[in-house]
Amino acid sequence: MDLGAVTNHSTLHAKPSGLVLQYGTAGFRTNAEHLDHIMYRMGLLAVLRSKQMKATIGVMVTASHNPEEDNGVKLVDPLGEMLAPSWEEHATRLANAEEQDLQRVLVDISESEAVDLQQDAFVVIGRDTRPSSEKLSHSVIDGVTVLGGQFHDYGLLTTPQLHYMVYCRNTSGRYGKATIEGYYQKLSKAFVELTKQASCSGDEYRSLKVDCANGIGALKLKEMQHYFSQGLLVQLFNDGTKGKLNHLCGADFVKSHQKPPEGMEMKSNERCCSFDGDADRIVYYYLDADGQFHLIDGDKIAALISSFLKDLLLEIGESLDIGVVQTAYANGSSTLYLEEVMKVPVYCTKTGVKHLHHKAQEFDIGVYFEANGHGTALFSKAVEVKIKQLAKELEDNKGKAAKMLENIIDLFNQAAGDAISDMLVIEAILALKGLTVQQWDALYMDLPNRQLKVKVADRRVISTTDAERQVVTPPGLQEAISDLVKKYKLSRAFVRPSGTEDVVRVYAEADSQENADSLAHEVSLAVFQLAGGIGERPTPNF
Ligand SMILES: CC(=O)N[C@H]1[C@@H](OP(=O)(O)O)O[C@H](CO)[C@@H](O)[C@@H]1O
Ligand SMILES: [Mg+2]
Repeated sequence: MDLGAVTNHSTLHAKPSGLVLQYGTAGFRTNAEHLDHIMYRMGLLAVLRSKQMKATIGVMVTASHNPEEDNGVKLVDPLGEMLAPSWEEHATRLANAEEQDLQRVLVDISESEAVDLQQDAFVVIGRDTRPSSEKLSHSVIDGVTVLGGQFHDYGLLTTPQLHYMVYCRNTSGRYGKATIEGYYQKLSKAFVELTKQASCSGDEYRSLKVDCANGIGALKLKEMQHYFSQGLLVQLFNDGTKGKLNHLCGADFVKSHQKPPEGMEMKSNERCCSFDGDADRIVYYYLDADGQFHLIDGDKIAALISSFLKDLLLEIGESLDIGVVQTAYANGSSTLYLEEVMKVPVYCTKTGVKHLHHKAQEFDIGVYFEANGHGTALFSKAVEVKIKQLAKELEDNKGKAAKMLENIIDLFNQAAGDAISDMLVIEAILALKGLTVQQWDALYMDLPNRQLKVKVADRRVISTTDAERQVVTPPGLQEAISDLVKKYKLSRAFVRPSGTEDVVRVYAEADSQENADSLAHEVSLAVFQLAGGIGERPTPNF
């Protein structure tokens, strides 16, 4: 490995002076103009990680739901999961090293992680549709090749497709073929099999409107739709031909503004959904007969999926251990419904899919979703083998249920939350159960809630515990929040520093929208006063 070349080459990818970035909840993210050196360095780091793990590592160039001018990068570990936390620290250190220190930092990382430098390295790269992504992905490739790593550039991919490719490559193709056709075929085959079993295949279940956030999801759905068109017709909006990425559309916009995206023609009671900019999140919604908007978020998706899986297991006669994993942002009604009505255990982790994914791996079947629509279901290897066996052995209704489960397992992306895969799972379940979007929505009523952001001088002054539901520092803030919460009914509130934006996030829910709004505003003021707010004091106008 020629470390000298690293420094010579790094001058081509100069670090802007004074810029300090951190590997956050979803890698590095900032304005695309400041990211060239980060991409190069993440190429270098991916090679070290690949050598250490003796496996293929993924690098995805995307900034998901951020504005089009931003970009970002994250590394994908061998089984398609997010990068291990100790390597996130290496990533931050490498990203912020001065050019003359790069070699030393690389040597330090290699030594502390016992990286065998003689080992081969292989890195796969994917990128979203941002104008800056292509050039930035070439900088990643520069980093990979300067350390002698081999690579495959998949070009345009959704984030979960890159996770899938990494997983396939590191499981010798047992999970699926590591090609875009392999992905389309695996998912579509499972979906078409499932929908064939649906007795109600009326038109209502066959068509869906999809807002693609003007992002990569549109390209990939266009390529894929003929593979599954037997079971579902999709009508694409915000497909990137006119609008700007994530601008007034996409899953993040719909979830946070609780209103329909621009550019979508909605008729009452039609099922619609939105992807985010890199197609790893999905939310559903519809307009009722009075034209009122109803959002069906990640929590209700988790409820639909876990109730379907539970029913199938009951039919097959297998008692497997199902767990649902949420974050503090999960609506209180969803947690109550899952625990009290469905009788499934619910666990809360810190924000960020790596935490949810990790927890979900503890169960035979782990369903995890963030309220914003990022999630999937994980099945243990033993369960997968058992269900395949039962699908062959069992007959009649039990056999049918086992085959459904076998196909559902294939339909879920086991590496990461995936808008396309989740969309097909949801569509299959609705068709199989004969549920309309309104019936699905009626599983439970969301508690009114409000999310706000507060700007502070240094958001790191806020530290939390209990899966981010309680503040530890600064002193007095938790007491203030607890006192405010007591003023309202069915209320809950918490604050945490964001891992992707320079803000403190505030969440509140209560018995009415007015009360949720007031509580969120009062908590924002407490944060502003006790955690060093900057700029204007929060106002109650949202
Ligand atoms: C409240 C919220 O939606 N937070 C999002 C957001 O994280 P923050 O750490 O809250 O900025 O971006 C993450 C990455 O996309 C996503 O996993 C998470 O759910
Ligand atoms: Mg995303």
